[in-house]
Amino acid sequence: MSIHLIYFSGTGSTQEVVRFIGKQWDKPIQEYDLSRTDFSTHEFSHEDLCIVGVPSYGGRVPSIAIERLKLLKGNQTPVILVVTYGNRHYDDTFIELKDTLDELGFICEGAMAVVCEHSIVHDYAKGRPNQEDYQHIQKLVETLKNNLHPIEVPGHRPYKEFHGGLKPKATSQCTKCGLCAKLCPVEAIDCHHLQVTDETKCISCMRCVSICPTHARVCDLQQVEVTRQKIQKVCTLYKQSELIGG
Ligand SMILES: Cc1cc2nc3c(=O)[nH]c(=O)nc-3n(C[C@H](O)[C@H](O)[C@H](O)COP(=O)(O)O)c2cc1C
Repeated sequence: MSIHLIYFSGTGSTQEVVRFIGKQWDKPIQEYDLSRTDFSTHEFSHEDLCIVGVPSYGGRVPSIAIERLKLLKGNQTPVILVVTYGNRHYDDTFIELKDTLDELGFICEGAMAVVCEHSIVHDYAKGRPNQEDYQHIQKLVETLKNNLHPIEVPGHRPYKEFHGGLKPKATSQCTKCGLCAKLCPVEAIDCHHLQVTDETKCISCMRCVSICPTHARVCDLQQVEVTRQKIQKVCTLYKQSELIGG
């Protein structure tokens, strides 16, 4: 049996968490990065185990992740869902992800919600998952490994609406190195006009903000502050990563 890690990760938390979870099986691992623009088709057998990880964006699966997941085909392939979120809530992310994978021939046999530092409002869940979280996640994975079976997951249909988030802009610190254009999951930054972000393409994943070597891509600070205040109450309550469904 091989473990197949399939993930979308704007700023790296989901990738790190999914890799940690995958390692707990001690089996050969293959990775498929849904944030790559050259993501292509793959087919899996019922003997494979897939671990699909996404961050929650507005309580939904990032739309580009859904689009690229549709290039996959399962054959009664067991799948574990991993949703990372910034300590607010995951709302309909699990049900949207499961509905999508069901359609593609996968069988959802486990699910886990993992609290990670909020990739827009970094004060929330700062530094998480930390060492303590990883010890907890390791225990959750042990439970999951011994108990894989078809599950239902929480959420509502129709899914919560998400109309997009903050769009980062370039500042005068930009050295025109082009890394942001190269790594943008949706080609929203033109490599010949690095100062300009195509806001119709940008999915607010914060990849460009997190990877810029000179910290030249930033969100409007006032808008971040508005978001921070809007979700403050729910985000400052301590939450633990958890197994989902039954
Ligand atoms: C556009 C956007 C929307 C987000 N929406 C939510 C949300 O609805 N609930 C929540 O708890 N966290 C939310 N977050 C925080 C991310 O889900 C969280 O930081 C996640 O771990 C980021 O994963 P990544 O590092 O793999 O991109 C959002 C982040 C972004 C960029």
